[in-house]
Amino acid sequence: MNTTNLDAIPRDRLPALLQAMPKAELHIHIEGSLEPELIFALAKRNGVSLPYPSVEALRAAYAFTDLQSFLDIYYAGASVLLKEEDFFDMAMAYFQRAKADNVVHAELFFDPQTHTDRGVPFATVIDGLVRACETAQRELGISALLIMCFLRHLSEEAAFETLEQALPHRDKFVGVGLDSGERGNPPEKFARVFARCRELGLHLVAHAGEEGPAAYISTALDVLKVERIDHGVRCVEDPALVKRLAAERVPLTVCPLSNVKLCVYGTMADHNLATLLADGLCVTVNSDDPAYFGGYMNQNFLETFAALPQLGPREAHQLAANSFEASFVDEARKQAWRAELDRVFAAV
Ligand code: HPA
Ligand SMILES: [Zn+2]
Repeated sequence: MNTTNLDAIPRDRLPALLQAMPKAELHIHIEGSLEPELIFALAKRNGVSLPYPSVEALRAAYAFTDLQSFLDIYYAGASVLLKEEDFFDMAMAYFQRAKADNVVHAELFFDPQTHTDRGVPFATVIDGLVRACETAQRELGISALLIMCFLRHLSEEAAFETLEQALPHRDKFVGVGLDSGERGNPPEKFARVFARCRELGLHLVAHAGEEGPAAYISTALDVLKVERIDHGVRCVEDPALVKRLAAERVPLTVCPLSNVKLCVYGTMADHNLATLLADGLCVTVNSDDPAYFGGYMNQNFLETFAALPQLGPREAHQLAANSFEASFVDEARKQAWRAELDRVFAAV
């Protein structure tokens, strides 16, 4: 579209535009979409006992002080997932919410070790998720890809074992990522397993620079050779790195509500998303663990734009376009989404 028109769009149209614009979500841990109501329903269905007496008591425990305080509850919540149907139901609930937010494409992280370490077979996890992805495409028109994450607080040997279990299912996921506690678990701890995944032709991403230092972003790029950085907001501590990220258009999958909930920033007004975008980085907006952090995609967009006055219609368009640019799909599909994005903006 003629992007000069973007500045003519009145600011009061912004909330409606943010909601209506098509967008891709590239940083969503599917286990982080488990709402307390579904946790309790699955606990009942599977005869799992929970350390919380009610949905309200569980929700009240969602007062996090840092990443680890969240991860402790997140892994406890995932303990209700036992059967293929559970993984299917969890992912379908996410896709329904994503549809309401005009998400046209989602790349879902899943944490197999969280489940296989409890005795749930790898096939149970991935087959439930794949069936949900196929159903989302067929019934909701949302395309979806799966990215398998290694838990970085565990060993590289454990990651290799997980990769071994995943190989018979190689065609069911498009990439690998690195998540869980970042501090003290630098990307280079997983150099060999990422090199192997690269040989296998998998896409590579990693969480870096959420709680960990900017140096972890550099080693994720240089040692692991990742294509996208998940979070990455602490890049600002290294100005040369910021220049590099902009020059190479390395996507950052930023999660604003997550960052505030996990105290990476005191308030949304302190967030650096607008600055990074103005510096020319390929910033995207994502929900991370929406059931735990106070909102899905549109809530992230709405709260971020409400708190940061530098963000207007031009930036909304750029963020949606960036999400398509950063996705792991072919150019033709990106082109079609961009055309739809332009149609929505032209109709304002
Ligand atoms: O935000 C996160 N950071 C790291 N690991 C995670 N696992 C789920 N969510 C997260
Ligand atoms: Zn994450």
